[in-house]
Amino acid sequence: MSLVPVEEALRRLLADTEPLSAETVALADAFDRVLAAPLAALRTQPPFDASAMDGYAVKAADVAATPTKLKVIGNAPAGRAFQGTLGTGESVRIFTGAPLPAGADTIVIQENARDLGNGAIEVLEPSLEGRHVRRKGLDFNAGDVLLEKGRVLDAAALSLAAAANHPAVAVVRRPLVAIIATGDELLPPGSTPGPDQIISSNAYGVAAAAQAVGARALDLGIAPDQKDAIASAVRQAVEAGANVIVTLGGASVGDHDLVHDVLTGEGMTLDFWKLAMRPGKPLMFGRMGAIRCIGLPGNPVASLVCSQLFLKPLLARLGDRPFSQDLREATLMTNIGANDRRQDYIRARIELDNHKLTATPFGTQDSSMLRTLSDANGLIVRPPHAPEAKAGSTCQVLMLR
Ligand SMILES: Nc1nc2c(c(=O)[nH]1)N[C@H]1C(S)=C(S)[C@@H](COP(=O)(O)OP(=O)(O)OC[C@H]3O[C@@H](n4cnc5c(N)ncnc54)[C@H](O)[C@@H]3O)O[C@H]1N2
Ligand code: MOO
Repeated sequence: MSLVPVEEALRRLLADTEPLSAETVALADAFDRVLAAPLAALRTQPPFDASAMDGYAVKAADVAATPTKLKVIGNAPAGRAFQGTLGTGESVRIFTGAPLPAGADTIVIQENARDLGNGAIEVLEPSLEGRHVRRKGLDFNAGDVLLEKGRVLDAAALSLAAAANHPAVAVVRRPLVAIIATGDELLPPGSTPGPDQIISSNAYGVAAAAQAVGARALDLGIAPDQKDAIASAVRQAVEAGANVIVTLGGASVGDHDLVHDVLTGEGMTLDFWKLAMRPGKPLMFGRMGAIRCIGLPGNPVASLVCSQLFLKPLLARLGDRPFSQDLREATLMTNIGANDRRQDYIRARIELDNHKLTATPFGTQDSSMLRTLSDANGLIVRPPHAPEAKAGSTCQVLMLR
């Protein structure tokens, strides 16, 4: 049986995938969302020439030679401009952020002035024209594009959008992933399992992988190995508006591996099934209209490695979020035998040694072993039919954290 190469599988999975439509969300809910359109300033900032310091607004010509005495004719706190116009020999007490009064052209900081009482000050140091004045539009002008489409809204972007007077922003909808675990042997964490049962773990890691690229995860629980039960969960996913349906387990060739039949029965057109990779060989992908269906293998490590390689890029594309695998070169620390036809993803500990990375694979790589996946911070990538690799040779690693 021919197995689909990993790169081809990813290409087919991403084919014709456009970002989801936009929705408007309040700025307070917009953290880590992706901007759906360029964001232009609705106003100019600062909207007036403003003082950058606490002190006195003066005419530079009046303070060219110091010390000198000036009259204080008014007050200008932030938010309340002085309404008059400064004449020669006059100043206005001013605070950071207040509009520069008409007639003034510089600020003397209060450290360089002495309050003489009775509405007079002595200026101790000269101040050149424009000193400590923030010009109107210093930050941005109305109409300037401040944030590009596709920008992931972080702290600075959110404050900037607010400063530009946007109470809400248009962002790309977050993809919804419905996750359906399958298997008679599974019980949720916290249960008291019978002798033949295990705890269902995959959904938690898969949901986390989805959330890591900005998607929403809907855990539809555990369906027993019965077509009706799986079909009913799939229908629930469709009704919930899932963009992606992920099934866990039941993807292989066993008598209880029903996922393929159920999904096709519910209208999925199969695109590919069974990849040249380890772990993750039974991965299945198809489309049910606009909904993408990914049948992840049941083995826990396979489900998470496939989430990293396929689910994350798909969700990132749907959410218009930048995503790339963190691939690096490292020095292999042990010998590895020649590879077969499946691209291998070997759990390894990647360490920095004298500015270079080293990769030490874990001895046992069974795809049921979550602990080694959790202990690993990278995967050594071995292409199909790679020859034996000796300790000291260079290998490619996919960093996980
Ligand atoms: N004759 C063959 N047998 C198998 C093949 C094959 O090619 N020929 N492929 C093997 C590979 S590779 C994998 S991976 C597994 C995956 O098979 P399924 O996707 O059908 O998964 P299940 O049989 O349902 O479960 C496998 C294993 O994983 C456990 N499991 C399932 N779901 C969960 C979950 N949500 N949380 C935790 N653990 C889960 C399940 O109990 C089994 O132990 O098939 C091989 N067999
Ligand atoms: O995906 Mo299976 O776990 O390749 O062994």
